[in-house]
Amino acid sequence: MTAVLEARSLGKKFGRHWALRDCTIDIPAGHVVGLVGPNGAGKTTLLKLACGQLEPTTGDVTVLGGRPGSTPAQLARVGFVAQDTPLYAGLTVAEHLRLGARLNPRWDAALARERIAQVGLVPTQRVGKLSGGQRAQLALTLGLAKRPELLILDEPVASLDPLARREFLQALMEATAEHRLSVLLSSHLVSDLERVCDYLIVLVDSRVRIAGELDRLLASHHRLTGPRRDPDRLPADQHVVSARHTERQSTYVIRTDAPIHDPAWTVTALSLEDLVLAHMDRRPEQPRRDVLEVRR
Ligand SMILES: Nc1ncnc2c1ncn2[C@@H]1O[C@H](COP(=O)(O)OP(=O)(O)OP(=O)(O)O)[C@@H](O)[C@H]1O
Repeated sequence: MTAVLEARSLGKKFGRHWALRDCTIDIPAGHVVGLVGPNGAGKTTLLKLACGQLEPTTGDVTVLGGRPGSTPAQLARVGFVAQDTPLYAGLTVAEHLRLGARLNPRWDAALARERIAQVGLVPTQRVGKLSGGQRAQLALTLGLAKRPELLILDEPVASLDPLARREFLQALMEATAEHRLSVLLSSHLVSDLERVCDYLIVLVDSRVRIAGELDRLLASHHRLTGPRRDPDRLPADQHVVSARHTERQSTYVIRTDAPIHDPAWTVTALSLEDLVLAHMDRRPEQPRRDVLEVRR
């Protein structure tokens, strides 16, 4: 399957500060990709590089086989809903839909109309008078009705109420199944991501910490709990993601593809939230391997 996004040593510097660095990823088509990480980790920067709103400082990025934003055809294939949902305050909801129809060759007018009615937006209402959540709903409708091959969403559901969030995520999943849409979305709401994502990218301190199919990542991460043990005494193929010790007990989150035979450990599976939090822990690395230690 072709990649929707390929980044090679991609980096972006603002002044002297790297917002994103050494980012090398291949995202296969047909996935709903969750992009997570702490505030300021570089998520928006990566999304803006992917849709051509920013130029890389280093490396390159290819989206659907082309340079982001390079041609009208390329622009038509990628939808982007920015975090601040930029819309025209003086235009009505209906005028936004007409604009969408004029600007987008693959525009799905029926989908746009139906969705507007479904989320309770009034076509004659001026956008400047909508609530933050209603504006987000309109922006998301414009993104879906464009019928892109890749839809990039920067924190799309943050301002939606819980029911609207669930409804939107459901619509996203249906669109991916029916229209071969790929989705790349950033969110801090890990429980929402758990519902829709099948591919995960964790960014920490401007770098990709992990990226891959969610099932595989969950299958290769484990929590080990048992008598206190230093990381030096773990097998070399168990990569420590995070560690927590009390006087008598150690709890590790490790990544390994090998079976864990040591009877001293109680081994448990991780939820998506556990996995994300273990990788987001930014405490200084320990000398041996990739240890992030939390002492109590
Ligand atoms: N236009 C800009 N000029 C200068 N610095 C910027 C600019 N845009 C982003 N940055 C910096 O780059 C870093 C990454 O920002 P980015 O917006 O990509 O983070 P993020 O992961 O999306 O954060 P959040 O979760 O808070 O939205 C931050 O330190 C930010 O201050």
